[in-house]
Amino acid sequence: MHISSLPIVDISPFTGAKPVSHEAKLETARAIHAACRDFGFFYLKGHNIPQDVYETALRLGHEFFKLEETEKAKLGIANEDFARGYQRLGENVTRYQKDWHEALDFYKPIPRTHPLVINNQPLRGENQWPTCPAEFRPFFERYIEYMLDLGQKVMSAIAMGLGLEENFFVPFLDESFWVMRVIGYPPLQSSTGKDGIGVSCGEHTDYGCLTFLLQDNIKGSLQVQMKEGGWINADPIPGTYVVNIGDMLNIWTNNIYQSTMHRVVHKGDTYRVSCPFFYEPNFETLIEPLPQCLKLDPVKHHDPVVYGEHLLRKVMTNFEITEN
Ligand SMILES: O=C(O)CCC(=O)C(=O)O
Ligand SMILES: [Fe+2]
Repeated sequence: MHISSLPIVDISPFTGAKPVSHEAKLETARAIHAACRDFGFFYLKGHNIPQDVYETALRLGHEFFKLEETEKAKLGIANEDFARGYQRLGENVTRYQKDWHEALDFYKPIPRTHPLVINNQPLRGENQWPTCPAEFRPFFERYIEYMLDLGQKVMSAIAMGLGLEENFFVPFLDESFWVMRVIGYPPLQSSTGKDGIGVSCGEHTDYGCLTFLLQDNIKGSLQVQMKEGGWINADPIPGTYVVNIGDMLNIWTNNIYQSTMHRVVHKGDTYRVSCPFFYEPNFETLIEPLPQCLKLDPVKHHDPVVYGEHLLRKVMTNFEITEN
């Protein structure tokens, strides 16, 4: 069977203001289960994020990346924890190849007075916010609240789809160690394959639970690997998010859901901005195959892992630290 596009899931029974029937929720849960099992990727509609909100996120990304390099470099990741802040073109590395993008990365902030920060624990710290555009910080702080709420709702649907109680995942996610990236992609040129430069973002799976991706309205850049091995484009559908599952849901479900390989190959002549929001477990959550998911296949395919440790291992291999 040739599949040319990803399924669309309507999450409105979980996001609407009015109460809906259990049956309506179950219908969404079944659709999400099939999408996670067969693709690991889907389009999400009915998310209730206002249009002006998701459009503003991408616009502010464009405005920031247009600043002078010296301005952007003031937020360099070396100022903080080598994770939070600005990464210039080629600083991010996937599979030993430089990714051809620049980015601003944010994580759940931990106040500087917190013992974990005082004791220099990795990945704990505060974010580096641009002061220009001035609305960047207040806007994205609100955006993060929207996404945390949506993440929790989609996880309720996933819980029901797996035959679990609706709030099953809440204790593992209620202090979500979320990550948000605002990414800028200049078009790939003949530089690909030279000086260790790979593609715009090399093929990878995401590390955590669920990724909610906003992207400019450009076709052909985001590519997703199908179970049969071929690649398809996850072109934007206006008004939807592209959602994919990460490694932690892969472990929880003992491979019933698999985190799917994807990559960005952005050619053409426009500058592309995307904004993935990673809805993740709490830093300390121990993730292991769930008993309910071992009923079909009792062989455990994964060892237990603490989410924050998995994240740290991934982040440490992401950067080629070079002298400025
Ligand atoms: O920019 C995109 O479309 C995807 C980026 C991505 O896969 C990531 O940051 O994990
Ligand atoms: Fe990704």
